[in-house]
Amino acid sequence: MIELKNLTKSFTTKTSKGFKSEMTTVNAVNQVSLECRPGRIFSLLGPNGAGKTTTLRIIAGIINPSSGTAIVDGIDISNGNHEVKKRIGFLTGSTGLYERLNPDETIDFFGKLYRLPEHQLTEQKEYLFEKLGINEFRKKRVGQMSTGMKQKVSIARTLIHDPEVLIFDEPTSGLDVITADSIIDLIRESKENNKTVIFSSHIMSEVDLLCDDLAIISKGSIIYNDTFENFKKEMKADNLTQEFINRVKEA
Ligand SMILES: Nc1ncnc2c1ncn2[C@@H]1O[C@H](COP(=O)(O)OP(=O)(O)OP(=O)(O)O)[C@@H](O)[C@H]1O
Repeated sequence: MIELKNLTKSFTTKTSKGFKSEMTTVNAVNQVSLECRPGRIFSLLGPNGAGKTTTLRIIAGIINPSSGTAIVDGIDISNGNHEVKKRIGFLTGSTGLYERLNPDETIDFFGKLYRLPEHQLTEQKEYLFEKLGINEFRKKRVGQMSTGMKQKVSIARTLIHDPEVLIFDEPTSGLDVITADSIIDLIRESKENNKTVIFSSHIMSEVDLLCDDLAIISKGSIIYNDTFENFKKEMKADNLTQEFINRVKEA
């Protein structure tokens, strides 16, 4: 379960104007409240720069909110970031892999970091390698792998400790449809295993395949938050992408 209440995150940056510089404050996330429940897939949909990654990074305990609360799997992230990290799997574009290791060595390394017992590590690794089609390149060095192969290994790394809460930041970004499909399949299976899943996207077709609950975020604020079923029922445009565009423009 993930519960966010009035979450706000401001960033202050220095901008140059001619010879002068001034400080500008942006509310990347503004009073965001939402709830993601176990056994359901929550999509956080929004255009570029809307605040999706910032929201997910707060949930994952990577950055602290300026105000508001985030409770993840029963733990207030402001009190126990470390505890939360064991219970979540966070996939982002910058999920790190070591170029010199192969997938086998990579997953063993991260499994040991989580102090997984040997048999549990082997069982979960074999399950993920099979599901994601990693077996055929499990001995190839990460440095010699394609973007899609690396993304698969990053996902295996994210899920090796079988976390209760899965946070995916644009999980299929840059992947071909076949690779994307195996990842979508794995996300669906996590839902069936009663995990709490939140993923960000700006691709409506992906949301259509996975989503149970939907929030649309624009300029840091939530402009829609309901079940995907209700979103489709209330739709005025003749397709989902156009409905998303209209809602963002009208907000
Ligand atoms: N570390 C930072 N310092 C300053 N501004 C930041 C920082 N991180 C994010 N921002 C700003 O916060 C806003 C939201 O960014 P965020 O990355 O959360 O958007 P996003 O919805 O994930 O976008 P995209 O779809 O392009 O990845 C943007 O205006 C961005 O420039």
